[in-house]
Formats: sequence, C-alpha cells, structure tokens
Amino acid sequence: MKPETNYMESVQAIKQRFEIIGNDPKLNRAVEKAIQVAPTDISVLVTGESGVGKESIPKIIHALSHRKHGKYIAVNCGAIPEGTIDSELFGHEKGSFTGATNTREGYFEVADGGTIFLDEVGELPLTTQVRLLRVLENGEFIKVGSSQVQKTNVRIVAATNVNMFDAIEKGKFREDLFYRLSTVDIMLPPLRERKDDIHLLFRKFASDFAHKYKMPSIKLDDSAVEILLKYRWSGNIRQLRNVAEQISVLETKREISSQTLLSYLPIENPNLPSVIGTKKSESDFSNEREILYKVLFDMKSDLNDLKKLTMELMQNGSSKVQEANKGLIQKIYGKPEENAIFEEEPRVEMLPNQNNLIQEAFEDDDDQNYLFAETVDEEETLSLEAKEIELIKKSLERNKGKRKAAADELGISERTLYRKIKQYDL
Ligand SMILES: Nc1ncnc2c1ncn2[C@@H]1O[C@H](COP(=O)(O)OP(=O)(O)OP(=O)(O)O)[C@@H](O)[C@H]1O
Repeated sequence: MKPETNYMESVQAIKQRFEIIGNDPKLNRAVEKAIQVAPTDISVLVTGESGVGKESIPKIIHALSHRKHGKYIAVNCGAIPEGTIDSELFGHEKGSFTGATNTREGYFEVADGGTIFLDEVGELPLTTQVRLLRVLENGEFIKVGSSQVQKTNVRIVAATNVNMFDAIEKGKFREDLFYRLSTVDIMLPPLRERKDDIHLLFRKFASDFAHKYKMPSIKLDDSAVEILLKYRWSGNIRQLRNVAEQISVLETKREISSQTLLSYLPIENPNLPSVIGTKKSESDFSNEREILYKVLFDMKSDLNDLKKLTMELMQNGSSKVQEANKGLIQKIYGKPEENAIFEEEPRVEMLPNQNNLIQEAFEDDDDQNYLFAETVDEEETLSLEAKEIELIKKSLERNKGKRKAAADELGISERTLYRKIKQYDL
C-alpha cells in the first residue's frame, strides 16, 4: 500500500474519532499535519477565522502524543479578565492580592506532563506574554506574589483568529513569542472556501438536532441549498450549526425553502439592491434569486420604517402619530381592516441573530467579492447597538451570568461576548 494511502486512511479515522465532518483538501491537510506533529513536542499555532473548528486540532495532538495520559487544559485567553490571567495561568501565593485567601496552582502547574491549549492567544496581555515566553524557553514560571522559580513540562498548542502580523506591527504581540509559538502553523479554511462541505455539515447538524429534539429531520429544497452555498458564513461552522438548530426547532414544515432559510440568515446591507443592481449584468443570478433579494430588501426597508415609527410612537404618544403616519402604517401593516396592528408581531421581529446584524454578507458569484455592509447610517447603528446590548444583557440574565452558556445561546464565541461586555461596559 502506498504511504499516501495510509495517511489518508489515518486522516479519515481521526476525523471520525473526533467527529470532524468534511472532506475539503485543506481540512484534510490540517488534520494530517496535526497527526504528523503529535508525537513531537513542537509548538503549534492553529490559525483560522472564528468558528472554523480550531479546537479539534489541539485535542488530536494531545490524544496522539506521549502526553495523552497527562492533563489537557483548554484556556480561552480572551475570556479571562486581564487582572486575573497571570494568576489563572501561573497560580498565586496566599495574600498576593486582595481576595487571594489561599495559595493557588495555575494551569501550567496543574498540566505538568500534559498539554495546554491557549485559545485566542493574541488576546494575552504583554506582561503575560513575557511569562509565557519564559515557560516556552526553559519551562520556568513564577507564581504571582512569589519569588520562587518553578519548573513545568507542558506542551503548548495555541490558536488565533486574528492576524498575528498585524498584532506584532501594532506592538500588541511579541514577535519572539510568536515565532516560539508557531514552529508549525496549522491553518483551517473558512467555511465559504469549503463549498463541498457546507451542505454535508448542514445535513449532519440537521440529523443531530432531529435526534436531539425527537422530530423528523429538516431538509433543504434545491433553491435553499443554493442560498446555503452562496452565503458568506462569517461565523463559519458555529453559525451554520446555530442556523440548523434554530430552523430545526422553530419551523413546523420539514422541507425548507430558500425564503425560510433566508429569514434565518442575518441580512443587513441597506445598499444591497444597488450593489446587486451593478452586478446584475455580470452575474448569472436566476430570476428566483433576484426576487429573493428584492424580498429581502423590502423587508429591510420595512424594518427601517418600523424603527422610525416606533421611535416616534415612543416620543410623541400613539394616537397623534398614528394619524400622522397613516400611509406608513398602511404600507407596513396593510389596511386597518386586514389586521390588528398591535395584536400581531411584525414579521421582521422574528429574524434571528439580530446581534450579528451589521457584519454578515452574501457572497457574490465572483469568489473574491462579498457584498459587505459597510455604510450604515448612525441612527441605525445606534439602534442596532441598543438591540445588541439588550440581547446580551437578557442572555446573561437568563444564563445567570454564565458567559459560555450566553455565548452559545447568542451564537457567538466566548471571546466575542467578552469583548462586547467590555465594549459596552456591561
Ligand atoms: N468539521 C467539523 N465538523 C463538525 N463540527 C464542527 C467542525 N468544525 C467545527 N465544528 C463545530 O463548530 C463549532 C465551532 O468550532 P470551534 O469552537 O472549534 O471553533 P473555533 O475555530 O475554535 O472558534 P473560536 O476562534 O471562536 O474559538 C463547534 O460546535 C464544533 O463542534
């Protein structure tokens, strides 16, 4: 048997063992590299956008290494507050700061003989980077508040979804540490570059959720599959999984049309029709897709109108505003006799993932061009921010302050949630 056949066999077996779905050549290469470096103690840096599945790589490396009986600790560097990260990683002495009532072992002490996965390593403060460099160079560290040097034998696998060269350029990350961490670089491609895997992953998630929620599996019709493949998936596999779960739970019909799928995909480009308009002659969009974009644009503009109306209602009291906005109310809600305005939720309210409203985009036919939402007027940005803050607050409340659970519920990474908490001072 040829050696490459052997490799492919082990790649397939490892993917099965770690429940990694997909057959993209770049994904296979990443898994293959993980298998190759596992028996060594080489430091590995896993790179790729948020949600591409970076967490599987350090697990593979640990499980196939001589450290497999030692501890494996995954640390999300972006989710730990700057003030406590040194203590978490390296431990502290009793009385070294207010609240340090006992001596505590840090992860580097606990994981002696094992592997530490440093996720979002680019988020480490510079002072922590100095300590980490020392561990990498000679296995030495000092607890916070101590002067005693301790030794540890830990393999480090790090991951990042930020461009480390930018971080180095901006003085946020030490160049020497970067090179120590990235002896081998394992890159995971974004989902939109794994076209053949998108539907496969969706089907797997649909079947998992059907099993979990004890209902028949959802199935996309052809037009929905087309949308699935065209979408940009900025949140990658995490976002795809989230969408599959929401549709599985919320839709009563099991055959999913493109319209239904689209209602679960964040659309937030106020300029969408004009961009599409300019691309129309170059692209091979079918009539159906153009109609769908039109529907989406109409929904978006209805949403904007609704926001304005709601704002006025809140500011001026309802009867005056209803009178003054008869036309608009009719446009959004239909004729008065056809419905009861305030009895029914407007359809746009049902759009999921409103927290991601600004950044998502659809992929254009040209692989390199995506239709980004770059210009959003200030009023809209502010109201989106308010919505985002409200969603985050509610989710944190619901999950009793547990960030991981809240991040999962919101369909964002813990690190992103942590950033937003900091950004909005929540
Ligand atoms: N190939 C895959 N097959 C099945 N599920 C996958 C695959 N890749 C990722 N997932 C799932 O997608 C989700 C996100 O993966 P993961 O947390 O590893 O992403 P990440 O790249 O580490 O993201 P972040 O940078 O935000 O931490 C997880 O639920 C994971 O199980």
